[in-house]
Amino acid sequence: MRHAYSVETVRAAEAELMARVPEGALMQRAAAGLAAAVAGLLPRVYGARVVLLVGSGDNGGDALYAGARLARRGAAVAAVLLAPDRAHRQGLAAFRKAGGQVAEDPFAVLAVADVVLDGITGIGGHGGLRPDAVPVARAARGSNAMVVAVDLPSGIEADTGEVTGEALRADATVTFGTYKQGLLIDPAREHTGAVRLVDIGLEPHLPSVPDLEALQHTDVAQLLPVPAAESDKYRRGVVGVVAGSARYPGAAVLAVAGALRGGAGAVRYVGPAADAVIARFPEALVHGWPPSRAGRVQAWVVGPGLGDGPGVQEVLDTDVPVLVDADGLRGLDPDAVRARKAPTLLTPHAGEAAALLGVDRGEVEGARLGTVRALAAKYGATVLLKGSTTLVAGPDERTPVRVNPTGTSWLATAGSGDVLSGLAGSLLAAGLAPLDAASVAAYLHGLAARLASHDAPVAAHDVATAIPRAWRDARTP
Ligand SMILES: NC(=O)C1=CN([C@@H]2O[C@H](COP(=O)(O)OP(=O)(O)OC[C@H]3O[C@@H](n4cnc5c(N)ncnc54)[C@H](OP(=O)(O)O)[C@@H]3O)[C@@H](O)[C@H]2O)[C@@H](O)CC1
Ligand SMILES: [K+]
Repeated sequence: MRHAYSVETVRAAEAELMARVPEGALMQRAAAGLAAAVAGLLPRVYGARVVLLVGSGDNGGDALYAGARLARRGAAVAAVLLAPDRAHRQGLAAFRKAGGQVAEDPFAVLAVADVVLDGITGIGGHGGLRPDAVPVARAARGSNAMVVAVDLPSGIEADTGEVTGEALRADATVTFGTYKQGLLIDPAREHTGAVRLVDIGLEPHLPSVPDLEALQHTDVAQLLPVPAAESDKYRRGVVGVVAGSARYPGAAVLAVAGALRGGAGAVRYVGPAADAVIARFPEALVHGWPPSRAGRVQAWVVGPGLGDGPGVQEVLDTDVPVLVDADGLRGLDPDAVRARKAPTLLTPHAGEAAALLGVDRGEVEGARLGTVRALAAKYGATVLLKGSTTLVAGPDERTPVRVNPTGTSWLATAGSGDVLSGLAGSLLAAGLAPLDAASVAAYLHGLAARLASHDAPVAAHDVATAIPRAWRDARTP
């Protein structure tokens, strides 16, 4: 599991650790890790042209000490001081002593730089880059240099992943001690490039329960349902799908396609697209209306392509886990969901989430973490908010939110959400808890899209077909 923490938690852990080590030791650890990472990105350090963007806080101090280390190894290092009177004093002295130069003309040094270290702001920054930093940041981005963010790209909100103003786009980020939440959540995550974590000894001082977590292959492998020798289809779980309409029969086919590959022992389909479903998937069990007469079902999926058709209330009235997606979410009554005894999982995209909360879509896209938490609280349900960094929150606010690390923009394609809801419903039927079912489904779905796409367009049914490959891939150590 990859863990991320809020700034408040990071600061508390740092304070604890700082009280135990000599003054300045942490910054030295950070700077040493940063300099080593930058050296690893350069063909050679000797003669490389390095530019530091130095703000007024300790983030600039990290950059200056790392710059001093690179200068001692023969790099030509220039520092652009954005607040010359407030630059980290000891860091600047060490930098000068090592042969570093303070740049008179930022644009001249940036034009010929090989690498730029962004030390404008770290976890102490708020509200996007300030006006004086904007032209410098743009010049860095517009040069041929590789941009390496120190701790995090300046201008992003470390806690939420929001980008409220201008922020630097880095090619790589070297972060210290632990991941900050914003590094894993869009839109900020789009600014980080590859993120490398430098150990500064913070780990033992962080709480064991993180604020945000991301599944990794080994976590998924442990959560995937594996049939036992004596399993039959009922023990493996039966998932019911209520989806599709005369207008959108394809949504039903795609939801069933996802469900068939999610680990449940059987898939029942109830709705107007039975002919289309059975034509494509003879292994699906199709039933007439209503869902309550379909036989044994351990979890229901309702909503994809449903249009105005019935089904939502019928499955909410059951006492098994229910996943509500797409059209099923329209006007969904919080009280009806809160009244359920069995778990409910909602899987909105940004537009649906905005409608459920009565806010603008832009507000959801800019503040994804707050949105998923607010929806989970409003409905007393587990909520999977789709997007390039899909988030999953449980109804208990003490449970860490999960962020999916396998997303790809190729997944923004018609029908891909239908596959995801079938897959997640199938995992629910197989017995996974809603948070696990949702986050494992998002993980496999993203991985399947990557495997199927190879950086080329991919259709939703290709994603469904690649789920078994993703499943095997996750289980391969
Ligand atoms: N603590 C530790 O143990 C360790 C910490 N470490 C490092 O310290 C970093 C945190 O340092 P920090 O707390 O000094 O804050 P930091 O991120 O440099 O920025 C705050 C400064 O920027 C300013 N400012 C604010 N917003 C701004 C904006 N939009 N645009 C421009 N300026 C803005 C604000 O000044 P203001 O003008 O608001 O008074 C303030 O002076 C952390 O990310 C890590 O890199 C590592 O060495 C490991 C050990
Ligand atoms: K930074």
